[in-house]
Amino acid sequence: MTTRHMPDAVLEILADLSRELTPGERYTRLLQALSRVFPCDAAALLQLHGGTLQPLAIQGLSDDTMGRSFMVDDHPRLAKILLSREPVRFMADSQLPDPYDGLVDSDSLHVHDCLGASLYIDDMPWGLLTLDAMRPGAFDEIDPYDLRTFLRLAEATIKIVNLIGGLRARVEREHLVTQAVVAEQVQLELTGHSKVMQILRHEIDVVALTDLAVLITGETGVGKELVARHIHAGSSRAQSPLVYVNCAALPDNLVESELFGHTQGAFSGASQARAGKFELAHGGTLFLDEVGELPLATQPKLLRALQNGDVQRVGSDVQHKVDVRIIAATNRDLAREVAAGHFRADLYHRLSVYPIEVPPLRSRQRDVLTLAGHFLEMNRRRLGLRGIRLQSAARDALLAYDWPGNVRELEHLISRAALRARASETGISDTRRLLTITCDVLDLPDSVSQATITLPPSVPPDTKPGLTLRQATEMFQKDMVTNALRQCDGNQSQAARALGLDRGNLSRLLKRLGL
Ligand SMILES: Nc1ncnc2c1ncn2[C@@H]1O[C@H](COP(=O)(O)OP(=O)(O)OP(=O)(O)O)[C@@H](O)[C@H]1O
Repeated sequence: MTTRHMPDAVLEILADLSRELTPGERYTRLLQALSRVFPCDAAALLQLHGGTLQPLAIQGLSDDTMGRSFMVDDHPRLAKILLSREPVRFMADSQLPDPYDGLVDSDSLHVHDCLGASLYIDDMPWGLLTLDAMRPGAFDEIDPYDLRTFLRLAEATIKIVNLIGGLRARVEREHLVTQAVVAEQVQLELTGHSKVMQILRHEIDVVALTDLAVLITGETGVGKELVARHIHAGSSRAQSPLVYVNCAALPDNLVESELFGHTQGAFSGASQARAGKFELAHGGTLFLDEVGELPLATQPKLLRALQNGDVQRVGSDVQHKVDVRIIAATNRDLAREVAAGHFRADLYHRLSVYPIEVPPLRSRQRDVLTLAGHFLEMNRRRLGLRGIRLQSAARDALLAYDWPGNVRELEHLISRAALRARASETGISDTRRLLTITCDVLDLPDSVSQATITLPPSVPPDTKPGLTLRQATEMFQKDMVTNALRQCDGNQSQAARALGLDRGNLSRLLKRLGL
């Protein structure tokens, strides 16, 4: 009996199976080994998606091959390889057109020997491997046993990639669930006893039990996100992830891939395939915050996903079914946006099956002190204090204020006041401290400063000599934006309104100015 020797390249693939590599690295190393074991001028690994084959790794083919996809119906050679469980060879005189004609990096125009083999994972066709040579009869000497061995190794490599991908997705989903649970424990208290809050709680309870799409509207900082978290927590999906997307913070060119995912090589920078938020939210809830900022171009795709539950990764022809409940929020008047042609009417109706409006703080004055108490208690715990209370004049001041920034403004104001109060009392150990919040530490903006809050900076920018117009303009923009943000406590939605900009435009401007 003769003993066969494994080529080194095959041993390397076996070693790779237990190494930590990205899918792209695994596939490239597989092809490198392939072209060492079976000398060839070009090789490719293609994955089947519906009726299309997409290259995942290439050797000796022009780079743009990665961006192409090959419809099986248009390429009889590829169809023949796919249909056969045995390797298929195409000699120089084959009448079937070669899918790689013109793509092989070689001076010769035509491939003279071609070999292809289908790959099966769990008994299902997964894709294929191809080898091309310029020399006629180049593959005559290939030993069928070596080829079979290699193909089984290729299938094992693909299986490993799938298993790792599945595990990663599970870990990511579990992480999202954990985050959601932690967020619920820390922040899921919807404080307030006013009539409007009671009605809001009732609405949350009613809609949580259904799978209806909910559109939450209300001014900035009123608690829209908190309401969304309550709806999810009260629903049958509570044990699955609540996936958050801020539509205003997504750059226009990435919105689609963030929502729907992308395939490897779908665009420059897409070095690995990635699941979109829809897929991550499968079984759970997708919260589309600031949905009014979604670019018009992306709206039809979102509509299709909502209508059929079908999502398609960027760069792929395959549709995935997802089971996702949608909750959206906006501080815009979406009906008006529809009338102005900025938002699609059909999408608006899909999103607002059950509209919920969160009232501004000024219409639930009764809640101001309850909320202040809630935030004082949070700060007491965070700062490790024995107690913290409001002086009665400070209480009156809180009630008299108009709260343009709503609950978020109140929350930040109390946190700042607690810190100031602590700083003013030195020499007492933290555990014994009983702090009093006075009007002084509260430092509530008075009505005059409220009226001026949206004014642009009074000081003109420093127009240093030697600055170009562009540099001077940028300096001026930086000044205005920084001032607006400072005056709005860092709240971007409010600052955008003060500057007369869309929230999305402000996000982009901040990025451009490097702020
Ligand atoms: N009723 C409430 N009880 C306790 N905390 C609240 C309540 N409403 C809002 N908050 C708190 O106020 C802050 C702002 O709330 P949230 O982010 O939900 O507002 P939003 O309306 O989604 O804001 P934006 O319009 O900027 O997206 C959060 O820290 C939230 O926990």
